[in-house]
Amino acid sequence: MDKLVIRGGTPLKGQIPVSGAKNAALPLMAASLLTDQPLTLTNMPKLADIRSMGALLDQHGVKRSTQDEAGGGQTVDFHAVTIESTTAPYDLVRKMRASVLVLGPLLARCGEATVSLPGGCAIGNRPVDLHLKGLAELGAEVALEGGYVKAEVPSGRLQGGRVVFPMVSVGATENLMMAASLADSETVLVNAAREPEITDLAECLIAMGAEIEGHGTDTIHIQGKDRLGGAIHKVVPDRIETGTYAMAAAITGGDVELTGTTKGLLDNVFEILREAGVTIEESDRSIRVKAERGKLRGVDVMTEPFPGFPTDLQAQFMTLMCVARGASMVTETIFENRFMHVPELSRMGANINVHHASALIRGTDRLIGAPVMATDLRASVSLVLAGLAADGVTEVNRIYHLDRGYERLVEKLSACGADIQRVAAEAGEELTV
Ligand SMILES: CC(=O)N[C@H]1[C@@H](OP(=O)(O)OP(=O)(O)OC[C@H]2O[C@@H](n3ccc(=O)[nH]c3=O)[C@H](O)[C@@H]2O)O[C@H](CO)[C@@H](O)[C@@H]1O
Ligand SMILES: C=C(OP(=O)(O)O)C(=O)O
Repeated sequence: MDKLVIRGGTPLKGQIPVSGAKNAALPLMAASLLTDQPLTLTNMPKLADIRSMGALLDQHGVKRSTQDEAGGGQTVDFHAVTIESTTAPYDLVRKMRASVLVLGPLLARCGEATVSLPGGCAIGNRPVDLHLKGLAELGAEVALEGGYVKAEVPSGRLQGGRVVFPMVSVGATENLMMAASLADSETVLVNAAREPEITDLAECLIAMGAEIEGHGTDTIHIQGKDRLGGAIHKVVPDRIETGTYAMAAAITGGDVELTGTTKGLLDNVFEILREAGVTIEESDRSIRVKAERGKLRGVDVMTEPFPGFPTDLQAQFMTLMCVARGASMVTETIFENRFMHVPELSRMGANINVHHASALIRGTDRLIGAPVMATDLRASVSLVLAGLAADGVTEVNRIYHLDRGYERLVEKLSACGADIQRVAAEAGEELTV
């Protein structure tokens, strides 16, 4: 298994291009199942999760062709002329939870779908009950058999309805929005998620001929259509990658310009970073992030659905707080097990106490390099940030998690002066830390 070897202490300086958002690209790919016309997605990130979703769509019968783009991303054409299989098998679904997003589109287009339950994952239990309940409210009959969701529409077509989500779910909002786009009559989603990735999906569906209003607010109205057509759509920039590199610049006392990203995606996060002593200048072209080592201040944060502080930046922010002056409290409200970076950060000299859903961090002057291991995507990148700031050498193991969500991570950080290398397991074994 590959690992990253980081010699910390160098302030990051330079430009980092931000890729298209994984969490927007995955539902957009699932939307290709809604039409027999081609859907072209540009600014697609090159990531393991995108390949996993591609493999799932392949077996549903979606034809794909890919061209590289100048900036490093890719343009992918998806064409689902006929749906060859309405089953999403366990072997493909278990690799990535977002696979469950094929359920709504398959059911809406074919009147039936059999999708493996994704199972729990490192950050929490993550049930899909809200997806299933919402689809049932649109007329689907849903049963669980042998680890699979078996759903069908007895009348042949989903009926519009009013779906009130008891809690905010990004994935359930996306599944329902796609399904409702082909339903008979109007659907209203109440207490819907407001994430920019929802807005991006809604805009793509509208370009495909869907009638949607209210996306970006907590009430979305969808007027179902008999059919949707093709479209060309550019994937929104990755706000989590943007925030991650902003914090990488801050923790190293660097000065980095983030390009290819958009103003306004991270208002809440930037407000908190400014409070912590980070300088952020947003222009129409780019976002510049500067900080001075030793000048960061502790700030409390609680994760919340958008526009609140994103859970996907919680681990990175906690790492930043490890080297801030004073204490800070980080509270995780979205996932029940998203503090797995804590013991690893502690191995690097961080002072963190966890009590239920809150972590109390007392800032220290410096972190010290160590071999570390993480069990999910954002925990892994938080350890990379710690390694960039630490004295000495940090080895980050199990980096396949990073390949799920960070395109060309080593290349992007190295271009800003970071001493970071990806080492194949055998070669790495002789490195001593
Ligand atoms: C591919 C993708 O976009 N992933 C993101 C998406 O995940 P995902 O769409 O899975 O996250 P949700 O917004 O659905 O989950 C939010 C909370 O609701 C719970 N829940 C969700 C659905 C359900 O049917 N029942 C239920 O109880 C979850 O366990 C969790 O506690 O949003 C999360 C919250 O911003 C992010 O961390 C993930 O990076
Ligand atoms: C939790 C994440 O992704 P997923 O929902 O695909 O597991 C993430 O992107 O941080």
